[in-house]
Amino acid sequence: MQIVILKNAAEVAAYGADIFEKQLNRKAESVLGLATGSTPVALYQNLIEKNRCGDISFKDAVTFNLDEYLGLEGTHPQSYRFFMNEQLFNHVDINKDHTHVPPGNAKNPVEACQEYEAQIAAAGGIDVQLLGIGRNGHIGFNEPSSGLTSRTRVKTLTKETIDDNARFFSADEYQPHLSITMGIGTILDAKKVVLLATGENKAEAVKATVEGPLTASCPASALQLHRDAVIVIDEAAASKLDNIEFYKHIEAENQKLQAHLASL
Ligand SMILES: N[C@@H]1[C@@H](O)[C@H](O)[C@@H](COP(=O)(O)O)O[C@@H]1O
Repeated sequence: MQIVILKNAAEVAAYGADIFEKQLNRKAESVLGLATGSTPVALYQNLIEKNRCGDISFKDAVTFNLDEYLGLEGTHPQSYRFFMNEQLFNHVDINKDHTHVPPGNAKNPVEACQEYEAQIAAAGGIDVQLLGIGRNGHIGFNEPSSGLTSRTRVKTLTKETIDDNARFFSADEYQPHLSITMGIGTILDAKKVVLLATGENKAEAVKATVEGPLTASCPASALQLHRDAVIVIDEAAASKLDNIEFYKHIEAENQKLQAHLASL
């Protein structure tokens, strides 16, 4: 894992956005794996700005979102489809027909999961997958105990996740307890994975992801198996790590190596 520790959430968003900028400029028809939650919002704002300035284009890009609430239509304001339209798709030059979010309104959710996997495969697999992380270490909606090789499927949310996400729903509004989510195996198949985490309330989950054992109890720890996983965190989210100085040292050396390679 590459561990990048930055000063604050704004730097984390900018660093993450640069990875997507490089990817799109290297391959216009990139297949991007996208995420919801509050953490990626600032990264999406960076991408909107880069698109507005002409630094990047989504014209030929294809996207797949990690997850969706089961039981919500894409027009529901708390659905992840609605979120993606509002936070990114409506503001960039992407073809909406090329954007995919698991169908929360699927009549047959089991078949819909298989179909989603088939669509990812038909697109050639995901080039870069963006991830946030739950306080319990979940990625997508892969809650603790999720199989480390799992594929897209229906998952039941933990009480902790439901409570954490309750802030987005009004008191009298139905909040789903089920989701469709890419599996951990689906995520690990992406060529590159970028996990963003900011704030002290993610410090415990980041510690378990980076320095804990590989375990289904912390689904994000599965990224230890990935050959190109980048964990981009701010000082607050890094605060419980044992080896902060070492990670900073590695990253400084990594930057030097990249500069050298670029000069060749
Ligand atoms: N399914 C999403 C996750 O993909 C996201 O990582 C998590 C953390 O969200 P936030 O970034 O708001 O802390 O929330 C939800 O549960």
